[in-house]
Amino acid sequence: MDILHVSAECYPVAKAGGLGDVVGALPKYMNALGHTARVVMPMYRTKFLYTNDWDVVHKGNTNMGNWWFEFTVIKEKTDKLGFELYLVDVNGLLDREKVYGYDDDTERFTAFQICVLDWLNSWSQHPDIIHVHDHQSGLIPFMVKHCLRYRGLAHIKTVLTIHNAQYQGWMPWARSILIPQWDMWKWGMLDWNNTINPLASAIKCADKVTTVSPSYLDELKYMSNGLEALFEYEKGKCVGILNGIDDKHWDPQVDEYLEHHYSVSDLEAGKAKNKMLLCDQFNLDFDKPLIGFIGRLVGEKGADLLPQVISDSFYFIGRRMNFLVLGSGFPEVEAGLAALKPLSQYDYNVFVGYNEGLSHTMYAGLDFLLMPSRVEPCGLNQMYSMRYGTVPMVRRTGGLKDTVVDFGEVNGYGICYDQASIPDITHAVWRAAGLYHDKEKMNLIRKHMMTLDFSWETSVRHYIDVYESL
Ligand SMILES: Nc1ncnc2c1ncn2[C@@H]1O[C@H](COP(=O)(O)OP(=O)(O)O[C@H]2O[C@H](CO)[C@@H](O)[C@H](O)[C@H]2O)[C@@H](O)[C@H]1O
Repeated sequence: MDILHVSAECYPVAKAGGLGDVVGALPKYMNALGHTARVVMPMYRTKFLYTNDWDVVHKGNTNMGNWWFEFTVIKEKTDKLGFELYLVDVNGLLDREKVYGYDDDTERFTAFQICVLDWLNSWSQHPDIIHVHDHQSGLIPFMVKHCLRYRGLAHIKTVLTIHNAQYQGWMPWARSILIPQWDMWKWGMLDWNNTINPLASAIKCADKVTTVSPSYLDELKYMSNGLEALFEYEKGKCVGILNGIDDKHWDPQVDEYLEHHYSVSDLEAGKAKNKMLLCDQFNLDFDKPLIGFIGRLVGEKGADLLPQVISDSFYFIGRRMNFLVLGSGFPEVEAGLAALKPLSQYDYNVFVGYNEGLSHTMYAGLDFLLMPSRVEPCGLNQMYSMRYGTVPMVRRTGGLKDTVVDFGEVNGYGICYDQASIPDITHAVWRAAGLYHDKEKMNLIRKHMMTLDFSWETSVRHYIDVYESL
């Protein structure tokens, strides 16, 4: 099979969250099975761009509404990522430092999708599947089916993977002029609640829709930021496939970000060395359990609850544990976490920002990883933490429910709770503090987790089944 992934992120080229991790790994594992999977994404101004060599493979002229522009497609010369990587350059529009967060993101990602399809128009042999990810490439299934200038691509099957249905890329109908000329009577395939909704459009137009865990697919039918009825209606073509992790990259024995490597056989000593690094850097107490949080500081992740959970834990449970938070997001959450810093008694710290290296040291050095998510389509952090012998403390939702079993259950290994509420999370902190002091149990759990299989090998076969069904 010949598959073209279209995505806004791909690790290590550009990553803002879990989408980057998945698109950076999945194609590699598809190729290992003998398929040809490629990735095309916007050309941002990232380190990867400047430190690698590129060939120009296409130059084109196109238009978005009444704006005519030139674009270039470049390819990384060596295929070092395990797949062919293509970047679309639109001068001044895509070549920015960040992936998202600009006022003209609608124009940026619409232009990107137009360029991808214009470029595909020039291919002599088309891919079997165009696999789009989230709303930033969500107009493509509509465009290949209904835009006049892409008629030659209409036979290509399209698959949408939803990594996060909270963000849908809404654009007012006044912007419909951005989309290349299309059959007007198909307007309903773009619309949801009187707005152009690229994610809803992709759900309607793609031949298959996947979500990144089976439980998330169930949840979307009653909680999907306005798309509940659509998920119910389209359920026949939807399938939940649990993400894997790139266990060659996320491996505490070889992780390039770790100063101290370790495996199942020396995990206690290895984790202790990494914990010591964190405790030195962040003024924490090595003898107490270290509970961490890594991620976007937004409501979806339950990050707004963290300041109160931390204060309540110290107040009700006692200063029996450390907390270390890494993340950035809502200013009020960042401020709430920063406000706790002066109150630390060598048991709390926060790093506001994005730091890939620190996140790896945390997966290795933490004792527990807290994930009080309100919504978690799959969640990669809990799988990374388990691979590094760190006990996840998760709310039972979406992919967290599918991957973590409470240590109180048969063969369990994590700490689970039902509500993203301060009492439930604080209770989980209390359980973690207790578990930490049962050294024997703690080590058994760590060993068990490190041998669990969350690799892509299994998940990737489910994707191939989806393609083959088309
Ligand atoms: N401040 C920071 N510094 C360093 N690293 C940071 C960081 N903040 C986050 N990260 C990293 O970003 C990734 C986050 O992955 P998630 O799956 O938790 O989140 P996200 O919500 O972005 O992804 C969405 O897509 C993925 C992929 O499908 C789903 O798993 C998920 O549920 C869904 O919400 C991890 O690799 C994590 O270590």
